[in-house]
This record gives sequence, structure tokens and C-alpha cells, in this order.
Amino acid sequence: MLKTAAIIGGGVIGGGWAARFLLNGWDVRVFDPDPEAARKIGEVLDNARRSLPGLSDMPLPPEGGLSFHDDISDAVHGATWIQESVPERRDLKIKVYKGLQEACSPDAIIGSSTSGFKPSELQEGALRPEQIVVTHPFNPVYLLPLIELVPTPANPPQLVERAKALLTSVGFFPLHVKKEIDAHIADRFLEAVWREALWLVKDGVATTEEIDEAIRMGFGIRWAQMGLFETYRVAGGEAGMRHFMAQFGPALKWPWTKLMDVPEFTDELVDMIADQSDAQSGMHSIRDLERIRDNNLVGMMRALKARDWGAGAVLNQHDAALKPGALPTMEQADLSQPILTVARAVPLDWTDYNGHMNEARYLEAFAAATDRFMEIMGCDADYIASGGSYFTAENHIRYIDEVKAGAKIEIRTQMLLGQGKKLHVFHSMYEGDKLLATGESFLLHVSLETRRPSAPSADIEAAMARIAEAQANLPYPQGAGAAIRKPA
Ligand SMILES: NC(=O)C1=CN([C@@H]2O[C@H](COP(=O)(O)OP(=O)(O)OC[C@H]3O[C@@H](n4cnc5c(N)ncnc54)[C@H](O)[C@@H]3O)[C@@H](O)[C@H]2O)C=CC1
Ligand SMILES: C[N+](C)(C)CC(=O)CC(=O)[O-]
Repeated sequence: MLKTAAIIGGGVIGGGWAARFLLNGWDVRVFDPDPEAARKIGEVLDNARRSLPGLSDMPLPPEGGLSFHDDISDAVHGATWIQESVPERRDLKIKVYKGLQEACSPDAIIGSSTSGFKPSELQEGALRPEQIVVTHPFNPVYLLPLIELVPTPANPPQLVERAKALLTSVGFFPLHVKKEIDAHIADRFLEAVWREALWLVKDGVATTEEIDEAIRMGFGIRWAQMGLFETYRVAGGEAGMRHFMAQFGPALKWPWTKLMDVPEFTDELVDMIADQSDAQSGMHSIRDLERIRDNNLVGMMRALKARDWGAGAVLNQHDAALKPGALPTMEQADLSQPILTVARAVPLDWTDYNGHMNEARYLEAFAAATDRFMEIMGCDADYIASGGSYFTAENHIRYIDEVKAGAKIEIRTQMLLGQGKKLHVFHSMYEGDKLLATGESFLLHVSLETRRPSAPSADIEAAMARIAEAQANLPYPQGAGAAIRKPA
């Protein structure tokens, strides 16, 4: 498939789409009449480059090419995906589709980032309504997986399936919204919370900061991992959802919300909120806040990844799709050389107060290299489920050079001994040609039933013998067998 995306409107959201496609290996063609568009997209891209690649435990494909076009027809030329992210005005969006549909391929998918318009409202009067769907993203588009994919009966089912596959291929989670509605699903929640919050400020109940604390210290974190219904099911105790509803159902008749009244957006209310927001966050620039947000999101999403849960499970599925071809198997590797066992970007949450990768994360990277080496030898998930595995008995790390978030690192592994229950490996970590660190590990094969050392399977013995023979001529690596010596 031709991987070319056209970005029509390159502001906050269009810039995020551009980054998502580019960092997943697509060529991106941008049309935006704003003379500052290239600078603005460049800044979004800088943020994306430091945060997105490290979310993955696999290397992303090589970055695609970015080009800017003065003419919309030129921008959509050859594009498989066209993403419209112009300001939220229906007349403008419809005018934009008219211009671009005259030039684009009838097979291209046109997604609209609209926060609130229904797809049927955007398809009205279009040259080919069947090409246009809503694909509503969440800011920052380069990190958050959700896309609300809202089609209408005018869209052929094959186009909807193609849209889902394509969005998934760049790491999104397309949520198929089956019945169109103003503001789709998620923005209806955001609107409800926003209205309630405006009342709380207007009525002098809470400041903008107190409202944010109420969210981020409690239910916001809870929602990020379980959403609303699963969280309330747990809150119902052993009796679950039914008990929860019996207990809190009556509250629906109590004055717990002012949701149906809309506070009037007077100058006074706008000033009050803007002033409180300045007092709360004015010490940070918007770019600083974006970086703080991205650091937090990466940390939280990587924690969910380790649990294979929610947004973390989506990241793992994206990694699984990237894995074939990213790291060599036993058959693909040149066994006469140290074998590539890790290729990835350094994630934001691996760096520390010194502004570089924390010492503990070197061990995490080397442990991943050992896991991959075991997998190559045949000690994979199925083998481990059958009761055999390796336990590490000793590690030695040498820290040679520093490395920063976003840097692309590779680890290559030499087997120093692989015989019977013993496995001795030596990992070298590089950024390009620069040696960053070495990690040496001694492991013992164990039975997971007795928790005692045991002989590996014949297949693993054979794999170790094959690697030993192939690597027999490699020099013993510098630094292997080293220890911290007593100062003279
Ligand atoms: N900002 C947000 O939090 C979110 C916004 N959205 C939706 O994304 C869309 C864009 O919103 P933002 O990026 O926030 O707005 P924005 O104001 O940051 O960007 C809009 C961009 O469109 C460009 N533009 C204006 N007229 C154009 C035209 N005729 N052709 C091409 N480009 C044109 C502007 O120069 C600007 O760069 C809206 O539909 C909005 O509802 C969706 C999710 C979140
Ligand atoms: C405020 N908003 C309606 C534009 C928000 C969105 O559409 C989604 C988001 O990123 O919060």
C-alpha cells in the first residue's frame, strides 16, 4: 500500500496527525494557508519525536518525508489517507472537501477531525459522500490511541474496515461509533464535565486548580485504566453493578448536578476562569505544559503496557505488529556475530534528574536482550508455559557513555557459554557506532515446578551448540569477566 497521507489544516490537531503518520513511516503532505504552519508542525514534531518512539519496545519504521504545498490539489495528490483538521466550522469543512475531492483519488479515505459535527452533516452536497468519515482524535494525537470512527450508511462497509486497519497500523485504537450523534461519545462526557466545572467556578464553590486536583488525585487516574462502568462495578463490592445502582440510583433524583442548565459565558466568567488558570499554571509556557503532559502520559501508558491493560494493551498489539522483521530470528541472524536482541528508542520514563538514562534502566534494557536471546534459542512463551525457564544468577554492567530520551539504541549479544544448565551472555549497547554500555549475565536453566536448576530441552541444547560453534571465532569481549577492584 502507498503510505502517503495528506494533512489539511496543520494546527494543534493536524500537527499531531502529521507526526503520528510520519513517525510510523508514512510520507506526509501538508496544506495549510497559515505562513507559520511549518514552524508550528515542526514544534509538534519535536515533542512527538521525544515521546512517541520510546512508547514502543520495538523500533518504529524509518520516518517518512514531510512536504508543504501551496495548493490543496497538489497536497492530496497520491494520498491514500486525507485528514481534514481545519477550524470547527461546518461551512469551511464542506468547502474544503469540495476543493480536495476534485483532485484526490476516489479510493482515498477522507477523515474529519471534527469534535462535534455528525458525518452526515459533512457529507451533505459532497462530490463523493461515501469517501468522508469522522475520525475524531484526542490531543496529543501522536500519543493517545483513541480515534472515534463515525461512518454513515453512505460509507461502504469495506471503506470502514479499511479505515480501521489503516488507523490500527499507525498505532491508533479505532472505536467504531455505530450511531452518529453530535459530539460522538467522548466529547459528550467532556462537555458534561466542562459544564459542571464552569458552574462550580461561577458559583464560587471551587477554583480551576481545586477542580483539577479533584480530577487528577482521584477519579481521573481511575478512569484512565478502567473507564466508568468497570470502575463502578468494582465500587459495588461483591454484589457488583446491581448493588452500585441500588445504592447510588436514588442520587439521580437529588440535586447532584446542574448539567442541564448552561452557565452564561459572560465576560465576567471568562475573566474569572482565565485569571484563575493563569494563577494556577501561568508559570509554565504552553510548550512546557505539553512536555510535562507527554512525560506523564508516557509514564502512565508504559505502566499500563506492563499490565497489558487498556491503552497499554493497544501499545503491545502495535509492538507485536512491528516485531516481525524488527529483530532477527535464529534463522535470520548471522550467528557468527553478536546477535541483535534489542532495537528501540529510549523512553521518556527511563531518564532521571541527570537528564539521561537512569542506571537501573540499563539493566532493564539488558534484561530485555536476555529475554530475546532466550526466545531465539527456543526458550519462548510456550516453552516457559511448559515448565522450563532461566533464572539470572549474576549481572555486571559497565556504564561507558550517556544516552538521552528518544535516542535509538541497539543491543548485540554474544554467547560466552551455553552448555547444560549454564548460559553466560555478554551484551553490548550502542547508539549508532558509539558503545554506551556492556552487560554481562550468568543464568541457570530451572524447572519452574521445583524452582531448582535443571537441564534444558534437547532443542535448546542444540540451539546453544549451534550458536557456540558459529561464535567460536569471536574474540572474548573487552570488559567480560570484569569486577570492581579494590582501590589500590
Ligand atoms: N484542539 C483540540 O483539542 C481538538 C480539536 N479537534 C478538532 O480538530 C479540528 C482542528 O482543530 P485545532 O487543530 O484545534 O485548530 P487550530 O486552530 O489549532 O488549527 C486549524 C488549522 O487549520 C488551518 N486552516 C484554516 N483554514 C484552512 C483551510 N481552508 N485549509 C487548510 N487549513 C486551514 C489554520 O491555519 C490552522 O493551522 C477542529 O475540527 C476541532 O474540533 C479534535 C480533537 C481535539
Ligand atoms: C475540547 N474539544 C471538544 C475540542 C476536545 C476534543 O475534541 C477531544 C480532546 O482532545 O479532548
